[in-house]
Amino acid sequence: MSEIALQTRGLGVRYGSFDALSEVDLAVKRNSVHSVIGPNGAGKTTLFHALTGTVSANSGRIELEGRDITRASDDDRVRLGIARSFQVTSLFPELSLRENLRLAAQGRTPWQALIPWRRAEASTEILETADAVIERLSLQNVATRPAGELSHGQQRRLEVGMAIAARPRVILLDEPTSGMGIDDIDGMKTLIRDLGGDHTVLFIEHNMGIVMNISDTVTVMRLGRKLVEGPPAQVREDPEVKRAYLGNMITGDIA
Ligand SMILES: Nc1ncnc2c1ncn2[C@@H]1O[C@H](COP(=O)(O)OP(=O)(O)OP(=O)(O)O)[C@@H](O)[C@H]1O
Repeated sequence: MSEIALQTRGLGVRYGSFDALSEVDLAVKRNSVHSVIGPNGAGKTTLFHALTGTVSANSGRIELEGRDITRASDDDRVRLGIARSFQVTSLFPELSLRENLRLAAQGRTPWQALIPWRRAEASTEILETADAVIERLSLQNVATRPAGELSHGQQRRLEVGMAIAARPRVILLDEPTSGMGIDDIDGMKTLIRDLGGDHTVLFIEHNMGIVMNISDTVTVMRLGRKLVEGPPAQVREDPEVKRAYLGNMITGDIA
């Protein structure tokens, strides 16, 4: 099996006559943390939309574990294993954190819920998955609390947990730390870094400290094109990258 989980080749997306993405070659290694950075309007969100099937590619290819998914619908891509982090608004606020995760875990195997004689077995497996995710999120102490009563930081971690519970091949996180306070940022940073051990995570992030600290690979975009891709230390020193940020310091420790 190739070590690349998700790959694009020559990917292009147009909005009318505007090229929002051009010739993007991206290679996301299995079980790694891969970040996408770039100034406003660089095409990061459009890239995510193209990967999840929210917008169609006008040129190029997208491959998941070597399989061409360029023309697959967004629903099919979820089934094939691309998970985009849920938004806080898609959590069920009345249900406990554990129940939310149980539903997310069930989403991947709806047939199990429909077959009566498999129900007990399926629910044990699903509960085990939910509990493993709770541990991973370090939210054991609030597992039975309604999702709507969790703190903002806990809800954001639960969003990531909902994606993990579906046991995807690749997890896409769109600015997972935006709007967070410093304590919550630390929790999210630890969670994402830890996920990279056995999950493939692709995330858009503006916080350079996090990007430089927890990424195995960084892709820098500008004006719809990939500028540079490589490990944090290499990217940070790249003259093109420094120019793209127009003198804005790319700060942050490198782990
Ligand atoms: N639906 C659309 N129709 C036309 N142009 C669009 C559309 N969505 C985005 N764009 C344009 O495409 C370009 C890339 O936008 P995109 O949102 O992908 O950038 P981004 O890197 O995610 O930016 P930010 O960091 O500000 O979120 C921008 O110039 C934007 O104005």
